[in-house]
Amino acid sequence: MKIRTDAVCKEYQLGRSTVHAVRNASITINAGEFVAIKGPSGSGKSTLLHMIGALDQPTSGEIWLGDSKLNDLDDSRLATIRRNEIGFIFQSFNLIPVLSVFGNVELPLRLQRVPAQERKQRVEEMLHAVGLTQRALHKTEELSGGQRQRVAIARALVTRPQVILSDEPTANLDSKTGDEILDLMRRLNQDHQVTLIFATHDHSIVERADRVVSILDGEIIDDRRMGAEPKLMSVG
Ligand SMILES: Nc1ncnc2c1ncn2[C@@H]1O[C@H](COP(=O)(O)OP(=O)(O)OP(=O)(O)O)[C@@H](O)[C@H]1O
Repeated sequence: MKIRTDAVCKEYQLGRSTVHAVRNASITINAGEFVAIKGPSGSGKSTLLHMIGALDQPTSGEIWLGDSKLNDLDDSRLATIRRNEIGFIFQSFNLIPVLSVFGNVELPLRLQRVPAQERKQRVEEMLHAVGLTQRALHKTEELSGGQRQRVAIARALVTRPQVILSDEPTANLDSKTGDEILDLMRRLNQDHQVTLIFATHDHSIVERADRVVSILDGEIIDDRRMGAEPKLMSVG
């Protein structure tokens, strides 16, 4: 699913002063791209990500997810898009402590009213993909940070979303676990053409991304595709 923001601005009113969290951001992200949004703390990464994910509305400008212009949709339609098209992974994981690992990953499928037998099969498949089959019946509070993050990834992917949005997915992980998680997400991105959009400070993410969008003081200051430089033609 193609994502497009057109001259998006987000302003917050703090007393008498206006915070320009995002200024005039125009960006097009193609299906299957892995994009890192990079910038210092307070530069507007999370705000931009939240607007793309239909969690927040821009003050001005347009946001398109595929053929849907988010500005025009009511709350219930936005909720449907969040539930069906987008997987969110946040640094605090947002897992439900009273549920088991299985129960956490199953929850979005329950919300989509997927029948029990299919739920079981899809959850087991996802737990296998993230290497947590042995932990299915554990409570999430019994898991390490890296394992919790893998539960959050499994929960985000089990609905087979077209887009995964993540705010600092590796922030609470040691570098080895962070790298493993990134390799896993990269594989899922390549195998299933899931679009990945990560807000991050992490060099490991920036190195792996297809494209790095740099943001400073709410403004996109650089947008570059990574990978092989175009070959110079040898003449003569
Ligand atoms: N709800 C809000 N009310 C007022 N100001 C806000 C609000 N949310 C964000 N801001 C401000 O908007 C700016 C951008 O914040 P944002 O969280 O998007 O930055 P960020 O790049 O994600 O930072 P970090 O890397 O620290 O998470 C900051 O100046 C922040 O203080």
